[in-house]
Amino acid sequence: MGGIGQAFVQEPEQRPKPSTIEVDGIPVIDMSVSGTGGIEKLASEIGNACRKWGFFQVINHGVPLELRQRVEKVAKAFFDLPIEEKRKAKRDDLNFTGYHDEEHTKNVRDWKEVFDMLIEDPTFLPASPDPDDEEIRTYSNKWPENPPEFRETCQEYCREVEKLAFKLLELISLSLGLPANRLSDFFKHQTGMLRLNYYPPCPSPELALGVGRHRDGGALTVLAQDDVGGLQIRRQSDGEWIPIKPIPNAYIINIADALQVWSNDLYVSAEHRVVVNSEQERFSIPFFFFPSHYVKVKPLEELVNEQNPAMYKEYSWGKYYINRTGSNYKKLEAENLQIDHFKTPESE
Ligand SMILES: O=C(O)CCC(=O)C(=O)O
Ligand SMILES: [Fe+2]
Repeated sequence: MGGIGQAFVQEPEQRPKPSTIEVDGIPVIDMSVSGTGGIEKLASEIGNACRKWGFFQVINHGVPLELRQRVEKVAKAFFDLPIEEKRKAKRDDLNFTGYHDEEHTKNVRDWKEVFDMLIEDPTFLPASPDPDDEEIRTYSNKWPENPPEFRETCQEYCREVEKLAFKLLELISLSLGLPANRLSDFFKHQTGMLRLNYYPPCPSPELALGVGRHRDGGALTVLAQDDVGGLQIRRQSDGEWIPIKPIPNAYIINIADALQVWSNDLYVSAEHRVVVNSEQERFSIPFFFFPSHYVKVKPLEELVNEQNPAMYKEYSWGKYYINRTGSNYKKLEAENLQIDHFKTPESE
């Protein structure tokens, strides 16, 4: 199979096609605000992007460039280590943080290695997906010994990107016509994580994917990608896969499932995937912003009325997350839990 294992081979309809389309990409939004009405204008640009694409890029976002460069450097230094060294910080059955090189998306293995860390240490999550099980488990980060500055750099970076995530959450609330802090309380004990993604060159990029098509399960993702490119999103209008052009120092922001539900389908959690190439390695760093485990996710009351009935039934974020985490990393017979499973009859 062209030098890659069978586990990595995508079904023919999922394989990437050489792209010839030249398209206008997702909106690029300048977050520096000036003058009266600046915030409203910014919120409205964000709202439009969330409705049309569920994706946008931001510039002048406030995360120091020097810090981003430092985190990129420790990520590269870590993934350059020998595999035995990386596996010392490996994910295990009790703790899903750390290094992992066997992730599956939709049951096909992804051509990548990852390192996951929790933003809050410790993080509290349900012990099991069983709705009757009230036990809460405490998770802590696993850190590699090398490079020595790994832990401190990643922690510092998490704090800065978290500020940006809260700022975006406020702008998104405003864009929905709600008070800026409407969504903030859902994140008092946020359960999110920072992931370092490493996509090695792939001998058969036409057969495999770095990450198979998926939607992000949390609320919001703040992604740093390097200059190689490979991320593609599925356009709402025609289902075409659109490449997201790397813009130096920008962040890619995407609406994830909980925001689609809170907005009662006004905003979209768009499907995306990553294609790989045979020449260059690629790095990306998503910050996944997730609510507190006890948050019950459902369409916001202010957005529901007789003309706009609730499109989703309520679900517990913690139970949903644990259900998906338990299934995400293994090859399964069935598709893992998706928000579509909570659609109401009114939404049909
Ligand atoms: O590497 C990327 O550009 C995106 C990765 C991604 O979609 C994810 O980790 O959820
Ligand atoms: Fe993603």
